[in-house]
This record gives sequence, structure tokens and C-alpha cells, in this order.
Amino acid sequence: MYLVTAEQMRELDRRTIEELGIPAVALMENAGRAIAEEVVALCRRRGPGGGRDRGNRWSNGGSSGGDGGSGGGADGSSNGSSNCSSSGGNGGNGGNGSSNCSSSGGNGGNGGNGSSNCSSSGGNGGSGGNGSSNCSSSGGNRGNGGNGSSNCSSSGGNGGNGVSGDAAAAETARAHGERAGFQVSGDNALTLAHADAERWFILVGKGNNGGDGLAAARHLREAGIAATLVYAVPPESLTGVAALQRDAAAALGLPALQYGRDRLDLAEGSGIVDALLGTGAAGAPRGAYAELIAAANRSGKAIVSADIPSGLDADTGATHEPCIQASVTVCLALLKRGLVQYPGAAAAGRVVVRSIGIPSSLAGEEDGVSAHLLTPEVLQQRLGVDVTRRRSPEGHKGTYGHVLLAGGTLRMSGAGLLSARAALRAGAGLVTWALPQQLLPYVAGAAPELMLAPAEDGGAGVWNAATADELLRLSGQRDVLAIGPGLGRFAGDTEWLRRLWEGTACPLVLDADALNILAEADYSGWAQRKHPVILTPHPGEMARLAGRSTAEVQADRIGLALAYAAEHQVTLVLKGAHTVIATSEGQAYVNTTGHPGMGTGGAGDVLTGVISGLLAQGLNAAQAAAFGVYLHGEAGEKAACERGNPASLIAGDIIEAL
Ligand SMILES: NC(=O)C1=CN([C@@H]2O[C@H](COP(=O)(O)OP(=O)(O)OC[C@H]3O[C@@H](n4cnc5c(N)ncnc54)[C@H](O)[C@@H]3O)[C@@H](O)[C@H]2O)[C@@H](O)CC1
Ligand SMILES: [K+]
Repeated sequence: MYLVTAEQMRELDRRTIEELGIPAVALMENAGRAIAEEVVALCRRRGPGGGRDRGNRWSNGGSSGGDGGSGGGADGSSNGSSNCSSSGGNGGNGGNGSSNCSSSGGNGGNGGNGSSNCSSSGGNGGSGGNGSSNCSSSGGNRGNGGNGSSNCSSSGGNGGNGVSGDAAAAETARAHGERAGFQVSGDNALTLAHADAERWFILVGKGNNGGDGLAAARHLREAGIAATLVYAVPPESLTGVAALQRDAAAALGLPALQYGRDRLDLAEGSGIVDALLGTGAAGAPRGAYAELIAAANRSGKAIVSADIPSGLDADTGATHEPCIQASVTVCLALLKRGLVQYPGAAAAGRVVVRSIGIPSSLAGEEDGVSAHLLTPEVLQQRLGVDVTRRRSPEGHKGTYGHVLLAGGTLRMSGAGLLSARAALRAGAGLVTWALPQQLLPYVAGAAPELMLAPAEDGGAGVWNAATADELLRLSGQRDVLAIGPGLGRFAGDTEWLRRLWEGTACPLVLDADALNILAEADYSGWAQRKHPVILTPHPGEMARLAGRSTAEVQADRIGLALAYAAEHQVTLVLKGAHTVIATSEGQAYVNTTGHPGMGTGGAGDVLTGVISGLLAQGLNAAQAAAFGVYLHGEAGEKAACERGNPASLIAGDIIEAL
């Protein structure tokens, strides 16, 4: 899924209109229809008179009925005990009884009655059956678990239907077309049983975002939902296609208010469509816009934003004061960068990307479109990663590469150990942990699968500059060198790192203090490496590398990561919620797997190990960085789920969940 800036979106709009001849008003009509459908979907989810519905999910197309979770409460909830998580796709419907659904990239299945456990990666999870079922899917569509006990899994293809008992009878009846005959169905996406209980305010700005809201209002009326227009500016000031929409709404007799002139109490409605500001906004909302945004947030009503929450910087994810706090953002045509970076990602709520007639293939032709949401599809199709992590039937430990990790000191031995163990769990055939000699008696046997290479430390348990010789020698027979977890600083460390940078003929992964050494060195003068370098900074380390403040780094993570990776010809992994991976060729990937529970010491060391383990298996730098971040986040989600309470998650749990 592409991630675009406002400027790139404008160019794609222009090309669609001018080169393909699709009228702007047609695009706006599609946008309005999509927004209305998502309002109806939200009304369905929360039931009559429901309150706010804030979640944070990503989904593409689909719309009503396709979103995770249905039934009484928030998304993904079910009757009884259930636990649903979704990344990249739609979470499934939690079933009755105990169900546990997770989805990555695809649609999570429906948890069945009784106990079911469904997970899906890349494909659509099936329906858990009644009784006990356990389903998992990778890459394909899963089948339906039947009644009784069933256990189904599918990889790459479509799982069959494990149907039995009553479910089988029902299926047969459907297949035989019982109730054949004349049937008519309505416009389901705009059908709402309790439409007459809904009253929505549509906040309309002066530009095309306002035009989208006006089109949505007509479609909502078509669905039987009362829609009242609230103009931020005098309606006469609208121009172009937005003015056409204004006139159509007026001709239909839609009630309209003007902010500042007419009495308005947003709390009297059941929801709000925010169509004040879109990708044409500049700076913090001013005047009536700012006042309407603040009033909408105060109202406590569900807010559906058109394209982006008004007040959000569409490119960076920075939020101005004030900024709409949306329940749902209906992002039009292509995902805007600002919706996947915090704090914008939080302000947007659930993000649904809806097609409006701008071909996404145009984005592929644009030289400037360089950012993508990291989904299983992007991993497989764009990056060419085998996400199944298949092992060859003829494989042996030598097939899967050998990692050399340099890290750990007496006081920070755990960082090295975590990293080395994670490299093994990522699938590396062999891992050698080079460590100061003094540590040996303490860590020997801590992970029997590891090989240990003690480096002469003069009895101090810390690294020293003379160890470079031994590391250079060892790296000659290894496939990747990872440096940094628990490394510490020492006299001559800059020259030490320079020797390893210039003298090793394998990919390098640098983390923690290796990054701090790099930040103090002017490494642009170091000899150019033939083999790739992956840097894995957290925002503080990134700030030191880039000579900026941490706040500046966080203000535009995608932009900064892209610029740094291109300038220094490295693959950069800028960690934090929604980690950004930027390649030296100018591509960025934004990851959305992960869990707040992963904010714990050692989680970064685990990531370094995972990326190194993947590199050792022959993945290239972009593949290893992107897939490593994705897997690390997914393992964190799983571990948090297994712990019961995410606050209890520790880094070792992430390794065990890999
Ligand atoms: N261009 C197209 O063909 C399409 C555009 N679409 C919609 O149009 C939006 C972009 O429309 P526009 O470019 O007209 O821009 P916007 O509708 O985002 O807003 C621009 C207007 O808002 C005002 N404004 C800007 N910054 C402000 C601030 N800080 N405080 C107060 N007022 C401010 C200005 O008067 C300006 O005219 C998209 O986000 C999307 O919703 C969709 O209808 C699809 C097609
Ligand atoms: K908006």
C-alpha cells in the first residue's frame, strides 16, 4: 500500500482528471459515497444511539461489514472472553465463548462458538466453528472450522471447509440454491436498520474536502440518516466542484447552518463528519475552523474524518492545535503519510482507505512515491520476501548462515545474550557471540545453542580497541557482523569501529553504542563499503546521528529517515511506534505490527538479533530490515497476548514468541 504526501496526491488527482479525463466531480462523488458508507458501517457497529467508537486499525477498500468485530461493544469484542488483534487487515469477529483472533495483513476469521483460536497472515482467516477449533492461515484464505473439534491450517492456498454436522447441512442447502427464484436486494452498504435514530452534523470547509462532506451528506440522506450541514464559511464562498455539491445539497433541501451565524449544539447529534480541511490545509486551523474542531472534540460524539483529521499535517503526522480526534478516517484514494505516523496515527482512529477512481497504478509510475505501508503483500511482492520462512528439506545449519555478534560487557551482558538468542530464533544456522573474556564464566551455558568467542579484555570485562584484530579474523568466516548491544564505550572506539567498517567483507548491523560511536565520527570520510550497512537507531540515537533534537526527528520520521539513508548510503531502521525502514535507494516502509508492551529494556537488542539472523540467511539489507521489524512486532503482539497483561512483557518473551 502506497504512502503519499499531499503534493504527490495532488499530482495523482491532476493526472486522473487531465490525462484520463475523469471529471473531478466524479471523484468527489465517489469520495462522498465512501464516507457515507463508512458512517453507516460505524452506526451498525455501535448500534442505536452509541457513543464514540475509537480504534486504530488499517484497512483497505471493503468498507461496511468488512471491519473487525461486530456485536455489542468495541471492535473485536465478543461475548465471553476474546482477544483480537489486527495488523494491516481487518480483525475478525470474536465469537461466543472464548476466542482469540489475530490478523496480519488479511482479514481475521470469525471466532466461533465455544473455544476457537484463529490467526491469519496475509490471507483471510476462516470462521472458527462451534466447539473447539484452532485455525491459522498464512498467505491464503482459511477454511471454516466445523462443529466439534477441528484444527485447520493453510499456507499459500485456500484452506478447505472443515464442515460437519449442522454447518454442513446449511452449506449444502446454500450450494443447491434453495430459495432460488426472484430475489431483489437493496444498496446494502447504505442500509441501516435504525437510520431514523441517527442525526449527523457535516462540518463543511471551503475547499474540496468540504465538497466531499457535501456529497457524503446526500448519500447519508439516501440511507435515511438525517444530515445537517454546518458551513465553516459562508456557503457562497465555495467554488468549483465544491460549489456544485453545495448547490446539489441545497436543491435537495438538506438543512444547513453557518457557523457563527446560526445556533449550533453538536451534542444534539449522534455523530459528526469532519470535512473541514484536507490535503490543501496549510498550518494550524484558523478562525471558525479551529472553533469547530474544538467543539467537535468536546461534543463526545463519534467523528468520521474525510481524508485526514482536520488539523493534521498530512505529510508528517504532526498534529496542530486543535486537531480532530476521529473515530474513523476515510482516507481517499491513497494512504497519506501523516496517517501512519504518531501523533497523527492516534488522531485518525481507525483508518479506512477507499478507492475513488484514481488508479493506484499511477502511483507506481510516480518517481516521487517512495513510501509504503509494510504489509505481508508488500513484503512478498515488492520486497520479494518469503514470509513463510520455509526451510529446505535438504538444509543443514550451514545452509542458514552464521552470525557474529560483538557486544555485552560485565554490566550489560544481557543485551548481548538477548541479541544472540534472537538471531538464533530468527533462523540463523549458527551464532557466535564475541564478548569480553571476563564475561565467559557468567554466561557460559546461558544459551547452550550459542558459540562464544571471548575477546582479550585485560580482566576488566569491557571492550578495548585491540579486539578489532580478533573480530576481523572471526568475521572472515561469518555471514554478518552485528555490533552494539551492550557494547559500551571505550578508549579508541572510533578507530576500532572504523577498522571493522572498512575491513569486513560481510553485511554490518550497528546498534546502541556502535551508533553513538558513529554519531561522533565523521564517517563520510571512511572507505566506502562493498557490503551493506544497517543502522537501527531509536529516536535519541537518530537525533545524535543526524545532529538534530529528538523532537525534530519525531516531527517527520519518514522524511528524515529517507534523507539520511540516501545521503549516507545505509539502510536505516528508525525505531519507535510504527518503525520506519528507509533504504539507500530511496524507499521507505512503515511498519504497524507491534505492541505498546514492547517498550521494555532489551526489545531493541532482540530486533538487532532478528535482523542479523535474517541477513545471515541470505536476505538482502532491505528485506532483512523490513521483515525483521515486521516479525519482531508480530512476536511482540503475540507475547503481549500470551502474558495476559502487556505491562508484564519483557524482551525475552519476544524471542520466545518468534
Ligand atoms: N483534487 C481532487 O480532485 C480531489 C480532492 N479531494 C478532496 O479534496 C481535498 C483537498 O482539497 P483542497 O485542495 O481544496 O483543500 P482543502 O479542502 O483541504 O482546504 C483548502 C481550503 O481550506 C482553507 N484553509 C487552508 N488552510 C487553512 C487553515 N490552516 N485554517 C483555515 N482554513 C484553511 C483555504 O481557504 C483553502 O481554500 C482532499 O483532502 C480530499 O478530501 C477529493 O474530493 C477527491 C478529488
Ligand atoms: K477532514
